[in-house]
Amino acid sequence: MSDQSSRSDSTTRSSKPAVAVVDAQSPGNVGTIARAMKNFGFEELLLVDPPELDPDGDAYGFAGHAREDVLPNATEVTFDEIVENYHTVGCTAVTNEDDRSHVRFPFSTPADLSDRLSTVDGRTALVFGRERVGLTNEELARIDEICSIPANADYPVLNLGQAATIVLYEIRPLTLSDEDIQLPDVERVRASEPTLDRLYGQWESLLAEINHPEEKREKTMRMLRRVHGRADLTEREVNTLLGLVRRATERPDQQ
Ligand SMILES: C[S@@+](CC[C@H](N)C(=O)[O-])C[C@H]1O[C@@H](n2cnc3c(N)ncnc32)[C@H](O)[C@@H]1O
Repeated sequence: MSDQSSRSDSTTRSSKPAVAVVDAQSPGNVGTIARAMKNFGFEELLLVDPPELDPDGDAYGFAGHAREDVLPNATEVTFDEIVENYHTVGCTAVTNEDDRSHVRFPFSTPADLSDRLSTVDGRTALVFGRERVGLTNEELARIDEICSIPANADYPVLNLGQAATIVLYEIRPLTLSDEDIQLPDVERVRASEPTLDRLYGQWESLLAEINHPEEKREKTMRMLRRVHGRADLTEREVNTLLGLVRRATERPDQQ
């Protein structure tokens, strides 16, 4: 781990938001956050008063592949350096007891953050607090904006590592493109209309074959279309259903 003053030019680092963790007590939480950062494309980890990060301990144990880069490249900084050098987003639970003039107001949800942060000029840091007491009111008062994960009002306080994972997941559009994520293109495998029409035709044949009452057929067909429409079936699924309905339509002596 390096300290910020030893970096020759910290301003040339990635424009992706940095993640700052203030005075974490549990090395495992630091490792969990490093891992989530790698999962969602974040690189710059800033640690204020970090715990001992033993290469054989929980931080590296929990970090997964982030043990190769995010965690060893983490920078030790002071809280002052963060507020001086970054647009800061303080992540904190908001409780019913906080009145609206409290330092936790106004706040945005992680889902709202990514659009707005994309327009911020300069570097941004998401700031997470201590396991036991979070960020102090004095620290929150020095932070530019607040982000809170909506959760059960009876118990809105998440574990530090889990809170960071949720925030980073929600704002991943800032760090990952669709190409980076590389999920299969769902559009391409969705069943085509002609295939679905063949299935509907086969359902009509089955209704006739089982002598489903004429006056009910139109309504039954509409219901089947709705069910299939909501199911968002793939080409392969429709073809399998088509085969089954066709077999059911054929009389035993034709099979
Ligand atoms: C275990 S919590 C701290 C609990 C502390 N009693 C408090 O109320 O802040 C550790 C850190 O996780 C993050 N966190 C926990 N719940 C959160 C929530 N609902 N929204 C945003 N961040 C949260 C905050 O950064 C918090 O400082």
